[in-house]
Formats: sequence, C-alpha cells, structure tokens
Amino acid sequence: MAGKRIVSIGECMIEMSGGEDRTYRLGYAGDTLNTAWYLRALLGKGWDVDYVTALGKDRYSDDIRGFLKDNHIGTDHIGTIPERRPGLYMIHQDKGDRHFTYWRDQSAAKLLADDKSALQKAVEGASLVYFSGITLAILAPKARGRLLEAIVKARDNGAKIAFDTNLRPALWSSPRVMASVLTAAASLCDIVLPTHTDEAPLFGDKSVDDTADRYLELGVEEVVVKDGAKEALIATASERVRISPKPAEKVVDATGAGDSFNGGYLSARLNGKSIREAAEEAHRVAGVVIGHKGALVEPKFLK
Ligand SMILES: O=C(O)C(=O)C[C@H](O)[C@H](O)CO
Repeated sequence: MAGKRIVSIGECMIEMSGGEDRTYRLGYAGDTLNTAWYLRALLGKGWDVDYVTALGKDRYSDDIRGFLKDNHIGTDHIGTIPERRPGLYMIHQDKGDRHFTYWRDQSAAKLLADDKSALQKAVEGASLVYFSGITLAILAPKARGRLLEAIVKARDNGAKIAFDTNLRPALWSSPRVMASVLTAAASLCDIVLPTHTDEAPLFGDKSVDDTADRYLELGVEEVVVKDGAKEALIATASERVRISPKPAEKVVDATGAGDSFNGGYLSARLNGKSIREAAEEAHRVAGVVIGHKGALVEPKFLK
C-alpha cells in the first residue's frame, strides 16, 4: 500500500434535515463525503483524508470548502466550475424510514470528472480510494469512463479501492444501465460494500449470501453486505462472518447509516483490525449516527 492517504470521490450537497414545523437545519452531506467524514473522525492523526468533487464560486460552495477545511478534510483537489452551484437535498421521515428529494440536475459535482489529468493527480499516492454508485450515477457516460480509468491507475499504483454500490434508481436512466455500470465498476474494486435490501430486487438476490457471492465471483476480495438492522455479512474467498448490531437506543434519522457503517468498517481495517472487529466497529458507529438528525454527526459523539 502507498502512504496513509484516503481519497473519497463524489458529490457534497446542501442538506436540509429536520423539517418539523417547517423548520430545517442546513448541513452539508453526500454519501462519499459522509464516509470521508467518519474516516476522518475515526482514523488517527497519521492519516490524510481528501475529498474530490467539484463546486462553484457561490457562497455555499465557499462555505462547503471552509467546512471541510475546518474539519481537516483536504480540499486541494476540488475542482471549480464557476457557472455551477452545489446540489441540494431535503430529508423527510415517513413510515420509519428516511426519504430524499433532490435538486441536483445542474450541480457542479456532475462535472467532477471532466478534467482527466486533475482526476489522475487527485488519486496519486492514495492508499485507499473510495467512491460509490451515486458518484457514477451523477456523471455522463464518458466522465464515468474517465473516473474508472483514474481509479484503475491508482489501483495499479498500489491503492486499495473501496466501493459502495449505493443504489439510487432516481439518478439512473434505467435499472438495466444501473445494474450493468455498478457491476462493471465493482469488478475493478478490492472492497465492495452493498446493501442487501436495495440490491435484492434489482439482481434477484434471495439472501445476503447471494449478494456476497455475486461480488466475490467478479473477483472482489472483501464483500461487506449491510442489511439495515439485521446482521451484516462480511465475505472473502476463505471466510464468512456475520455480525448483528446492538439494538438501537433511538432512531431519529437513518440518513448516513450505511455511509457511517462504511467509515467505521474501513477505518478499522486500515488500522489492522480483523473483518469481525471492523464490522463490530461499523455497527457501533452507525448506531450512533441514526440517533441524530442529518448525515454528519459531530466526532465527539462517536467516542
Ligand atoms: O442520496 C444521496 O445522493 C446522498 O448522498 C444523500 C445522503 O447523504 C446519503 O444518501 C446518505 O446515505
């Protein structure tokens, strides 16, 4: 593995959470940023965590840059698209689950992979590159190709590649395109972190083992199958470990549960923990996050 540097790639949006009495809290979030945030909070000082995206020149783009810097997340490889702004999403709770409404069709982040050399530079020297199905969903087909090319290059240079398929049907032109792009991307990765309940209807998986097998057959080394409040399955070619979460004290907002699970899991693995220990840490972190509104929970609550 190269140095102690993590690069997470994707879209950070303006997040409106809460909404009771039509009162919202403004935050900044997006699946890959959320995982970067938890990696930053959980890894020691010896690690650099960089976020790669594109923002505009408006006050919210500037505020996002400041917010990331204040929280020790690197911004040096964030591109600037002057005529674009960040996307926005609102969270609402319904029937015990969180739902998102997006305003992101024209966001700056959709152009994050337009500059091929900047992208390749951004992942240089990374020990871990992290991206998601949402990162791919927001890009035009050619830009997806550029992103995957940069990722393959980073892998050839010693980076581990971690990928959460993070299905968001609303962001894709069709379920068929979503399934084929996600499968192709997963085949380039070392660690894949899917969510069984999201994947089952698309791929016909009957169990978490089916979900794991599908990715192992593609050549993925470590598959981390999340299944909400049920046990997670961590599968490699030689081992299968099932870990249940502790019952949640309170569920306020499940936004970011999977992303924080990934942050907990990957930080533990990067610190040399076993897959079992990593899954326990992942459940612990996600258990804290669902007790708070919005995707990002202050590091002090994670101790
Ligand atoms: O849905 C998205 O695109 C987001 O990134 C919003 C949320 O922060 C994320 O989905 C939570 O997992």
